[in-house]
Amino acid sequence: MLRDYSEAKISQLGEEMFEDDPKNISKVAGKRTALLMMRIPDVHSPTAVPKSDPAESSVDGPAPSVGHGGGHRTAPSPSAWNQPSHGPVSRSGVTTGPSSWFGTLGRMFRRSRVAPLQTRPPDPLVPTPAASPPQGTATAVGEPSTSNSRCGDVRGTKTRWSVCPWTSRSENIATTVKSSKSSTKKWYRGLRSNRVAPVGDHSGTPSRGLGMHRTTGVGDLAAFDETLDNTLPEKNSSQSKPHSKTSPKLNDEDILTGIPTIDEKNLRPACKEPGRPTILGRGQSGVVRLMRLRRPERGSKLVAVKRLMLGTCSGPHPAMIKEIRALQAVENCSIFPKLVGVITKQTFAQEFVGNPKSMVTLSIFKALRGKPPISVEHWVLIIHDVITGISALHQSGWAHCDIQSNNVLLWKDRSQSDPTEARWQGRIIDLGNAKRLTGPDRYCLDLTLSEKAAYYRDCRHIPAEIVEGLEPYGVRSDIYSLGVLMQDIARQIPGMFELIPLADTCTVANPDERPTLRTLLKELNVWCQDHTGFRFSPVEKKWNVAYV
Ligand SMILES: Nc1ncnc2c1ncn2[C@@H]1O[C@H](COP(=O)(O)OP(=O)(O)OP(=O)(O)O)[C@@H](O)[C@H]1O
Repeated sequence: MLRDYSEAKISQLGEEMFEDDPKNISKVAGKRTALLMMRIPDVHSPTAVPKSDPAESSVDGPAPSVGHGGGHRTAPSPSAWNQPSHGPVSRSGVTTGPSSWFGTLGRMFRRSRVAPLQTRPPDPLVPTPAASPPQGTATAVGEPSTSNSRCGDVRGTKTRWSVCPWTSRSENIATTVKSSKSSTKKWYRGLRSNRVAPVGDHSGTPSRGLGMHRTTGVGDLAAFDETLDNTLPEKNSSQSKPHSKTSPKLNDEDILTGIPTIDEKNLRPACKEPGRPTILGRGQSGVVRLMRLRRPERGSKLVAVKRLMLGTCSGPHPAMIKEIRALQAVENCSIFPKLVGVITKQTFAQEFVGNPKSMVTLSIFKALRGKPPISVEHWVLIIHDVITGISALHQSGWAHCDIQSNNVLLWKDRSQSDPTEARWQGRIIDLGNAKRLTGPDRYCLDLTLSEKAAYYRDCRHIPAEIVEGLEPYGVRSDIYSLGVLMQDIARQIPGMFELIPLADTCTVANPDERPTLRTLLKELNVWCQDHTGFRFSPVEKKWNVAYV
């Protein structure tokens, strides 16, 4: 229970700030989840394609985003997207079209930073460049071949900047491309790039990433999907996720039994402004859009529609079926968004977690970076929610396998008469990597050395025993991930520093020494009483949360 009114005021203030801040859109952080998909002998997904990374895919303008330490790149600022594009530029930086004085300066600047080519041994993570240029890729004037350009990021007809991954991470090379379809984007770029894709609020800005923003009008879902598909880069076999190599033959009727369906005629994109559909986020497996579902006699409601981009499939996509099954397994647990229904073979709708007025979602990742201010008590309750949700998932026979700050969304129930009564609540999303605790999902990863290195670098939430292939994903790896999440919160929220030791118990190297979720919840309760003066029990009653 909120102890004083000022706390509630602060919370309310935070809510208002959250609503007003156009930057508070759904993020998607990226490289880490991609790694989860690597070399996993999953039995699903016939073909796969990684998500397009808008942060690197179509940045028009003179300023490249420079990769540092693992290629963690920052999405360009909206002003950069609006920069006029320059003429085609060859690999060596020679402008072959109309140039400008700052283009020349830019080249000088870039040249000064470019490391000599092949000064390093090739990164084993990086596939050898294709012997022939990608289909449709034009050679820049003055260039012998684009296959030598080594950094072909071929989308659109404008000059693209991309980081050359197998020379220097800070080495940026301009390439000229003339095909809008072919792509030499490698799967590893998804691993190294920042997944943050603040598309929703930039839907009106020109040429960026998937081009969702260029969608004009509000058509039906099929037309919308078609538009999306046309703006996506073509699938590249080298981008396939390892787990997609085998695909079971599934009977459509069997797998869809018990799954509600939605007639796409009842769906309309939810737009903040006319003609600008809202994109909630993008992940490794697909795009999530905000749509309005018309319900006969009950008005409409907002739903988050996830469309998988994992290649074509004759029937419902196995990856979608699996995610839906995991969602169904926890349909009685309020910590997970409810499944609303299946729309197409690769598209399904789930409950929207966010602010229905501003159409904005807030993840822990975002909340830890400033706004809105959330009190210690509410943070403890959010952690409580996450523990409760994971516990419910485990009891249903599933492990989440990707618990991290991007996959916990925060929301407030604004429907209550007294807004000060509302509290921030945590909702766990993205069951796309969930695995059953028994059966064929119980296998150990088999990673190469460089893949392991990438895991250690980019997937802090994955414990070493999983990376080393000593244990399969399961209850204890989820507890480790939860510990990392708690560490992140405790380190960044003033007043929660003393929670770090408890979080640390979850991340000990020996999985057997990690606490159970029940123990963790009790310890959290004790900590909460010591540091904030309240226990869960009254809160539990007030907000109807329960021990597990
Ligand atoms: N139910 C929801 N309500 C609101 N936003 C959502 C919802 N589900 C997903 N999102 C937004 O869409 C983004 C991508 O969703 P999700 O993580 O499920 O995709 P993914 O392709 O499985 O991602 P990943 O690469 O992590 O596997 C999320 O980070 C979140 O911002």
